[in-house]
Amino acid sequence: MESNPNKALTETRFSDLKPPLSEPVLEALAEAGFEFCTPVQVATIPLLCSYKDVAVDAATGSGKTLAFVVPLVEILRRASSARKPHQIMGMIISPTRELSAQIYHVAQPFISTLPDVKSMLLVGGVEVKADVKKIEEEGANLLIGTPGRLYDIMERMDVLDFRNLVILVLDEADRLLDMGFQKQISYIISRLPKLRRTGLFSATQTEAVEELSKAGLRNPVRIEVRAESKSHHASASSQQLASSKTPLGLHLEYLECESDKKPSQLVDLLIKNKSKKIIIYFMTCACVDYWGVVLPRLAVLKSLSLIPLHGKMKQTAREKALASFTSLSSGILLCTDVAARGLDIPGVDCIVQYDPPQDPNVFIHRVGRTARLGRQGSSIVFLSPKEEAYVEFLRIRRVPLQERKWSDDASDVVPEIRSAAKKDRDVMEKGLRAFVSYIRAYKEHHCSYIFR
Ligand SMILES: Nc1ncnc2c1ncn2[C@@H]1O[C@H](COP(=O)(O)OP(=O)(O)OP(=O)(O)O)[C@@H](O)[C@H]1O
Repeated sequence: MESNPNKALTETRFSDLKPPLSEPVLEALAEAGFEFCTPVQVATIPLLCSYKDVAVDAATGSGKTLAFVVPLVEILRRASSARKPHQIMGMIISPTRELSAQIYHVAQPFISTLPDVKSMLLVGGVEVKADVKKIEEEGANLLIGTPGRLYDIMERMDVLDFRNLVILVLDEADRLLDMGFQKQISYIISRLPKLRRTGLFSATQTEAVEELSKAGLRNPVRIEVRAESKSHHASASSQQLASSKTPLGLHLEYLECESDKKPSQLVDLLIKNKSKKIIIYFMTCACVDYWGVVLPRLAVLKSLSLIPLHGKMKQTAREKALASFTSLSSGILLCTDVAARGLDIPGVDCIVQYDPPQDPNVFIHRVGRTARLGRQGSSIVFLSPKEEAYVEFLRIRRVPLQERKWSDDASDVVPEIRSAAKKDRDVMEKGLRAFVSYIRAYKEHHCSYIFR
């Protein structure tokens, strides 16, 4: 039998799984080019399909989405009787609009194998009344969305019947909680039947997730799949704890850098990586706006595509930004943590963290936008000398950071950055706003950036 060359995959085919997957699902998998399972899929799909609750902790880019979409579709297929238009059979909750939309699209080919199941994407940024009208007119059996909008819809629409719901999936569970959605999640769970399957997925576990898993899951099987150091064979009981919190193909670096030197080091890095596809994370929306104006003004970066994305942009602009960046083979996304989680953007080579995140879990999710499913990628975080403890902190959490050499060429671009930033009032104001929002963020988090 021919074995697969991709180290991120196991030797187990989807068609080998027990209990067996249905023909239409196997066909949809084959059509999409998925033949071998990833370790998290081998571990999770049979359990959910055998009606076990699961709490899954697996590295970024390890294929968690299919690990819940496939069993969800199988469970819906087996759930009895003709569906009524407003009978909700399943729900998938994720923290951001972009991630919910991505899950919705990944799920479509599988859901369409269930002719009588209507799925609906429910996220903020569009009029809630429009969603209500659409559900009233078209009906819905599977809801995929963000907690705020799902909560809103559940409160407004008595017509929705949750009594027959068979499966609930909580994706990026820790983020759902630390974005302050606890109330909405509790409300949603309280409206669902207790006799259901629940899957809780994340690349990072926290105490709050533990609490949620106690409240929302029944005797869950815990699945922890980490990047392995030697063998890529994952056994069927692949609940192994292996070496790294981050994917194997990911090279992690930090650059020690005073704040006033960060702009020139950033520009130097971009000049030297012009053909790459890069995501740069900033701490605030205002900073993204500022750099979104300044960087394109630099003659040295003229040929590059630079795309800003943050949560204060209009929803349509957010969607457009993500779609443009996705379609590029090289270019730069300037963003906040709105794009830190779950997004599966093809071909990202490098992650730059201009500002380190407060929360070490966010670090893992940000760098996880590259080196997905066995591919290579690199990442760099700028740290001030005062933030040295950050490195040790991450090492303890099995995230090995290497020091990167300082670039002396960077000083050449300083005058150009200065003049680009001083060119007109608009840019100066954006810069000022960015500065003020930095200070505010610092105060709000009482921070030094160093993890508490
Ligand atoms: N069995 C498979 N064979 C080939 N490719 C796969 C398989 N499973 C998933 N993939 C691909 O791997 C990529 C990563 O999958 P996915 O987005 O589900 O990762 P994830 O574990 O949810 O990551 P994150 O923690 O960042 O959300 C996707 O592009 C997906 O299409």
